Amino acid sequence: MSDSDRPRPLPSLAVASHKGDAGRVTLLAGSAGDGGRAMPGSAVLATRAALRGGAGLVSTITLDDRVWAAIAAAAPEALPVDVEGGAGTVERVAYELERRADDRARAVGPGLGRGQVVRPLVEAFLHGGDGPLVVDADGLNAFAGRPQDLRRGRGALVITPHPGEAARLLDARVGDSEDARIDAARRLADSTCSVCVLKGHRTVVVDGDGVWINSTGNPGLASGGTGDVLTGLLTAFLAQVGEAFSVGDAVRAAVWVHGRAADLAVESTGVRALLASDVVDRLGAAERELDAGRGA
Ligand SMILES: NC(=O)C1=CN([C@@H]2O[C@H](COP(=O)(O)OP(=O)(O)OC[C@H]3O[C@@H](n4cnc5c(N)ncnc54)[C@H](OP(=O)(O)O)[C@@H]3O)[C@@H](O)[C@H]2O)[C@@H](O)CC1
Ligand SMILES: Nc1ncnc2c1ncn2[C@@H]1O[C@H](COP(=O)(O)OP(=O)(O)O)[C@@H](O)[C@H]1O
Repeated sequence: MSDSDRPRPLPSLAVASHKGDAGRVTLLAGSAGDGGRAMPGSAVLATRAALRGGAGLVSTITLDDRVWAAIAAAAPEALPVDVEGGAGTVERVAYELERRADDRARAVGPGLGRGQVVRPLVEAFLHGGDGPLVVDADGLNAFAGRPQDLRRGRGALVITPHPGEAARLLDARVGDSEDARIDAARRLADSTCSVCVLKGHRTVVVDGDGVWINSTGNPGLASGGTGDVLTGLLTAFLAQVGEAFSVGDAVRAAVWVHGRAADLAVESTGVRALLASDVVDRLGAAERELDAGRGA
């Protein structure tokens, strides 16, 4: 695949679809419930992006009342699932995952902080289901220097490090050149048996099909929260994986749409003023452009 390739569009929904057909997804973001700093914004942005990505039902597990309240206020279409933090958090989260056996995709990581509980929380997601799973941000930091521990027994894994997170995983700086970025993404994809999305200008995606370089996006994306948007969108697209739409297809589509939404947004905001929320608001328009590829 060359870097100018536009990703394959998502399958269209049948006219008689119901919300179950569009896919149920579960996210864990915003706090690890360990008394650390809560980051409600990361959970709100990921949740709103998953909704804009077309997931039929978005459940966001929250381990802090402030995160629950922020989602309830900012994303009334979502289902925030209040789970008590503190001792026993991991078991309670594992129980919530077990109850959601019909999830089509899941994500864990944004805004969880650097506490000790983060790694077992991610492990509950790694081993608690067989649908595609996205691990991002602090979910990756919890495996610093040990990327191989992210391997799953069953179910596809997608990891979405920015270069700082990739460097922590690999315990080695990631160079700025395209070759160095491709090499780092390849090493991470190999050691974790995942599809690796190495973010930044010209995001690199490595999967079994090879290397794909994204052509959309602009420096306005270099601002807080835009990675959380990608995580939510990607999870929603992974819920659409089927016979004619692979995990790699979903990843490339999400990365392309995310960047394209930012390109559309800066037409009115300008690059400097771009906010992650503006990207969420343009996801629909960018998805329509991708859909145009199948004449939808
Ligand atoms: N609204 C919210 O709630 C938000 C919540 N958020 C949550 O905050 C948590 C911390 O996440 P974070 O990404 O801000 O911090 P961190 O992981 O320390 O990474 C920065 C380090 O990496 C390095 N680095 C090198 N290259 C880089 C690159 N291209 N892009 C980025 N970084 C690059 C960089 O090195 P530098 O170049 O600055 O020396 C620096 O040392 C996490 O849970 C996240 O989900 C955020 O999403 C924001 C909005
Ligand atoms: N200069 C750039 N050009 C294109 N895309 C960019 C640029 N800088 C950042 N991005 C994109 O913005 C997002 C930033 O994600 P991340 O670093 O995880 O931010 P955050 O942690 O604040 O959410 C990624 O999707 C990345 O590819």
